[in-house]
Amino acid sequence: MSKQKIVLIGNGMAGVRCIEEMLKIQPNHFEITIFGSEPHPNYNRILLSKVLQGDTTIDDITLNDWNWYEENGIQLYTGETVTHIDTAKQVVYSDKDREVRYDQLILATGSLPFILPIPGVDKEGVTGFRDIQDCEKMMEYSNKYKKAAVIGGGLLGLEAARGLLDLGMEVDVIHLSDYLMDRQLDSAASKLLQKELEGQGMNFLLGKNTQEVIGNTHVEGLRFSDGEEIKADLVVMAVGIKPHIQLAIDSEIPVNRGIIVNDYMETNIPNVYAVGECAEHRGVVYGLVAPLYEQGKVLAKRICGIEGDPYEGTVLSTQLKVSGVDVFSAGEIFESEQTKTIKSFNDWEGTYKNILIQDGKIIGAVLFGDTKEGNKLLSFINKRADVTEYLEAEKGEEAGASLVATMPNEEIICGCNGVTKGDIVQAIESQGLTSVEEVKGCTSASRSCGGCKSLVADLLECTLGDAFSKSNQKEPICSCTTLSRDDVIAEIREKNLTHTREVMSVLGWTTSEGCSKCRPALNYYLGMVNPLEYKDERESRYVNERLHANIQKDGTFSVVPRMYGGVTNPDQLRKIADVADKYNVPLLKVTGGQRIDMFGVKKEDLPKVWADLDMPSGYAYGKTLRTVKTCVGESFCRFGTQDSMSLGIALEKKLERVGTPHKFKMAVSACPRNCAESGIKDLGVVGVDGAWEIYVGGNGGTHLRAADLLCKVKTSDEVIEITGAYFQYYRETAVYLERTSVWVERMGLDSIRAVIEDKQNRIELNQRLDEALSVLQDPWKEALNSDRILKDLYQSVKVPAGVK
Ligand SMILES: Cc1cc2nc3c(=O)[nH]c(=O)nc-3n(C[C@H](O)[C@H](O)[C@H](O)COP(=O)(O)OP(=O)(O)OC[C@H]3O[C@@H](n4cnc5c(N)ncnc54)[C@H](O)[C@@H]3O)c2cc1C
Ligand SMILES: NC(=O)c1ccc[n+]([C@@H]2O[C@H](COP(=O)([O-])OP(=O)(O)OC[C@H]3O[C@@H](n4cnc5c(N)ncnc54)[C@H](O)[C@@H]3O)[C@@H](O)[C@H]2O)c1
Ligand code: SF4
Ligand code: FES
Repeated sequence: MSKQKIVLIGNGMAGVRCIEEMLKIQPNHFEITIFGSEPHPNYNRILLSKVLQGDTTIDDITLNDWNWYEENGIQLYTGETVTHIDTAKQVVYSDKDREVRYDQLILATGSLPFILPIPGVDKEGVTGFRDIQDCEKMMEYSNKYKKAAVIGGGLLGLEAARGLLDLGMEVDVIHLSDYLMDRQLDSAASKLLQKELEGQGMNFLLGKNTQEVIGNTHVEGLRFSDGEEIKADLVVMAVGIKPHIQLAIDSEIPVNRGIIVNDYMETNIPNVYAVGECAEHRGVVYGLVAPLYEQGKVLAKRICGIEGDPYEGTVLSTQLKVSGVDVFSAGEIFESEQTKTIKSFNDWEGTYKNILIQDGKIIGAVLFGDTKEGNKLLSFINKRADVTEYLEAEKGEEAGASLVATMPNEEIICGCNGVTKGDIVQAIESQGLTSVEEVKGCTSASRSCGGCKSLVADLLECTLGDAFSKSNQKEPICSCTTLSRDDVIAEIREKNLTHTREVMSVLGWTTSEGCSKCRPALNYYLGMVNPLEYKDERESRYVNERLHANIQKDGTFSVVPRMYGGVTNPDQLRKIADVADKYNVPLLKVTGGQRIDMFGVKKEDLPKVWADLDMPSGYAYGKTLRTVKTCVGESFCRFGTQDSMSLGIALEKKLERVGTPHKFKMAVSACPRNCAESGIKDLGVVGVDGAWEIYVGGNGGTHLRAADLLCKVKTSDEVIEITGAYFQYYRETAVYLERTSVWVERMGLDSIRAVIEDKQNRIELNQRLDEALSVLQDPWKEALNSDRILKDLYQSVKVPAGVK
């Protein structure tokens, strides 16, 4: 029997999910062609917010890579747009003059960002936030410009604003209403959200109507209807979306706001269907993936000729993806004369809950600050549960039962993918799954926004009991492989692999070159496993590490020489001052790690600056020990009983240069007043009466974490020995790019302590560390001594005679 010809227009989340569902039902039944205007394979659009916020990379958000299309015999045309459909002849035509005949046609053309129809929107520097190109544009602008304005304080606008702040821009959010996320939150939650985001650095202009984008060819600012103006170098429009339906209109497929479909996603043209944001079902056009995936499932069954339930619409729930802010909303959110509420507000903890009830049934909910209950409430809303059922469930939790344990099997765990507790438990039990990644592979739970990952982990724990270990979760190191960090390291050791390319080829990477996530990680793992023989692959490193200086937004570099323990002397200061004068360094800044940062150095001047300074590199750019901050201690301070500076200097001299999974910061304070801030460092030492306390896993950055007490010892030698062992244990067991604050939580402080407490372990860890340290030299000196490095990286810089 000849295969049915399926054409999908739109290589996005909804359409491709529908194809996946079809392939699950009838794997060898179709000849599939997919057209996508974007030049990429299908990717997770939702995670663009996380890319902008620096939590993931574009390489890592691919949902189905090129191989997937090939393996499933799908003909994919990317960067190609369908321009016309002849529904009588059943043929589609593309902008590359291609004609493809279909038996069944799926339209999944998604949406376009809504661009306000005001003067000046065509100026350079105005963008929507919809695809990879928009995301890259914003990242590029953040390198050149300072001020961003985001129009629209909805989900998209706030996620974009958070990303732009993370990229170092100043951000104004302009919103039409007086309340942020006015479509998803009540006024109380909205005000709490505003306060929280203001604390993160966002500036809000509420109740503002933008009238014009001002500037010449490039945007310079915005003018509002009240006459006020603000400055902006980048304007992001996030005021909603409009279904992408021009193709349907041109091809005479009936539309209203979207392409009109019935409960089986059929248009009224034979063999033509629509799913996703371009479709209008019972008068509703959806803009979140959960309903689109439900639609895809219904349509897949229809095309496969299987009797299935109709699509009857979806109760929407949303969650904002901004770190440090938990907001959830579902169903009806506005109170009326017919509604009653269960409301609670905890000012101290910053939590708010408002559950809306009508005729004794739960119809909507808004949560702020603590959203753990979100999915449970969504299930109650979906089935219009009686409020007494909710109150009973709450009592169970108060009695100590875990949230997932008390959930009924039909409760949704993953809202995006419609996966219930029962589905996941069944998959865990029948297929022996032990990790969140495996559950994701089998059930799709956590495959979209990732907001349900912790619930999936809880469910694994509750189903497997002691057999489940949170610290043993296997995540592939990137989308080029299914192997986890542990698998890869075990294979490197067992097969004696020595190059990144060799690892990729022997371990069956799906890409021959790897990606920006796995290349630096493999380079680190190979060096860690075999420090004496491995030759560091410079090209696998991030740009700052390749050039041994931090690139700045204007393309110049910053140079930070080492100042052990934050201690300096007139000779060093004189040299820095002379170099700053000679190379016109525009800014000298004392860093938080107690040394001096020279900003604005041109790339070609870097080697000359290093030569003139003749000081070791401070590795301010590296995944390695950065600084050991010290307090003045017993030398001068009247409270100090120990020599914090000498200990800090000794630690810095011992550990400098060797690579770690992520940057590593230390501090030594000579008394509990803690002037060197030892409590927020990767490893911090605090002097107490006749002893030193060692704290670990602290972090003073975005995710603030107080360090935990690892142990208390008597002498500085013991501190050095324990620190060496701890440092090496982190090197050997952490995932590349995992800060110690995350590592400590993943491994568990007790298990780390058990390793470090063992004397033999400490000796062996320090021996392996010493081995790794033995082959390292100062990278600035190394560059100055190599004509090839100077030529390749710094464009044949002439270094003054006599400095090599
Ligand atoms: C930054 C961001 C964050 C988001 N976060 C969330 C979230 O947390 N949770 C959530 O549920 N939703 C979120 N969304 C919304 C979610 O991404 C969309 O609902 C979903 O991607 C829509 O899927 P779709 O397949 O209908 O459309 P799309 O994913 O837009 O795919 C449509 C594709 O069709 C292509 N196309 C259009 N016309 C043609 C043509 N004529 N020929 C060929 N190709 C064509 C387009 O180029 C596009 O690639 C977010 C969206 C964005 C932009
Ligand atoms: N976390 C998530 O679930 C998430 C994240 C990002 C995007 N999305 C989806 O992407 C789509 C687009 O998101 P969105 O936030 O643009 O849409 P939206 O419709 O949810 O919000 C747009 C906001 O812009 C405001 N607005 C309208 N006109 C304005 C004007 N002239 N000036 C200032 N503000 C104005 C509206 O009041 C509204 O709150 C939606 O479907 C959304 O659900 C979801
Ligand atoms: S931490 Fe204690 S010893 Fe060190 S400077 Fe502060 S007060 Fe003095
Ligand atoms: S809730 Fe979004 S992936 Fe599960």
